[in-house]
Amino acid sequence: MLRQFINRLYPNKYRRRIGLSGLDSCGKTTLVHKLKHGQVVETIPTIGVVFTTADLNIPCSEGTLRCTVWETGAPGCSPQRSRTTIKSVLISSVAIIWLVNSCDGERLAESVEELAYLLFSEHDLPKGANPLSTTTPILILATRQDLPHALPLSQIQKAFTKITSTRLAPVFGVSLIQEGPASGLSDAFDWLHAALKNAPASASAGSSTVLHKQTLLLKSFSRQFHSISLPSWDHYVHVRLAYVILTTFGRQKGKDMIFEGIESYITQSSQTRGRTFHVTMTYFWIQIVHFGICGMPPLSLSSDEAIKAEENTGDHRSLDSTVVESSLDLASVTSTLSPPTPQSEFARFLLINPFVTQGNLWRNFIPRR
Ligand SMILES: Nc1nc2c(ncn2[C@@H]2O[C@H](COP(=O)(O)OP(=O)(O)OP(=O)(O)O)[C@@H](O)[C@H]2O)c(=O)[nH]1
Ligand SMILES: [Mg+2]
Repeated sequence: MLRQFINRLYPNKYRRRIGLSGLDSCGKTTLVHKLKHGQVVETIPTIGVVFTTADLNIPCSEGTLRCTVWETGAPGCSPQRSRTTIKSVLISSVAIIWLVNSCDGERLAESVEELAYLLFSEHDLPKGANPLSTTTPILILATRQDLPHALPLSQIQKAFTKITSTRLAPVFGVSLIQEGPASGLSDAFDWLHAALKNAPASASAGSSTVLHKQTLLLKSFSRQFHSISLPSWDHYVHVRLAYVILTTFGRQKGKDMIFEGIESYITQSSQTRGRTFHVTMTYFWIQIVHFGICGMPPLSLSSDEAIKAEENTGDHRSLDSTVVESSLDLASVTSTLSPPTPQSEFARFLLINPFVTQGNLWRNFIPRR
């Protein structure tokens, strides 16, 4: 309420600065026009302009992303002075949107290099400025996915992985000339909205408060599973269950525990009446969650935080090696689940692996006739 009132009086008070950049002709100006006016306009190359700003209200599934976008000129083409200025603005943004032209395979490596310059080079930082925080979300949009000669998204993702593996930086394929869901923009901005909402928590994921909160949540989740009283039995719950078991017990042991646990929950719970246990589907999701966990970048902890984490995790190692060896009964094991380490924060897992939230992901793996 108060926020709405302040928004009316000072429309720019809660706007966050988001940097928008990429090589020339990747669609920067087109994107800003589309987000601001909802339509595609003819653009001319932006030459010699260091920044253009636009206040945007981007609708997302869970609210509106209110921001001021700072669109840069193509950084690689700017003289060094403007390149440094561009960098100083980008590194102080709350998030960065990086555009890459999917049809320009020859310059893909250049785009990756330019983003790496932004992320890693420290020699030309303005006095007193810090490098870009590792928790700043970076949304990479591969534009022109509507065109037949566009590179496959997987190839673009692979090219960026080597510099983004330790960050929140997924690549979304988009088409800026298409409308609605076909453009791919709503998924991308839903992710960015969620990432910004969760960023403070992820940034301080090592702090004992956040750890404590996670511990409570996880314990109550395990208890509900044990007593067949989860609030719902949906895709989200399945993914979370798989995540909790696999991060605690590893794939080998965790896999059998998930199979047994889900099957037994389905036979006992009234929520699952009419449902049957599906071996292939369960196996598919175990693999997907497992790959997501394997690709999680490590979170570095200060020594203080590491000690706290150690204290909170209690006898995590003994649980891993003894309890599970003697029993594969998921219900009893989850009731004794130790608190998660900061690395196992579920929200962070979802942000880094947004594809796990798509319940119909399996359809992509059915061979086309
Ligand atoms: N088909 C298709 N065309 C696109 C897409 N994105 C951008 N374009 C076209 O690409 C051209 C360049 O887009 P701009 O928005 O001017 O690119 P820019 O990054 O601002 O380029 P500079 O100002 O030169 O740095 C325009 O003709 C756009 O219509 C897309 O997703 N699909
Ligand atoms: Mg432009």
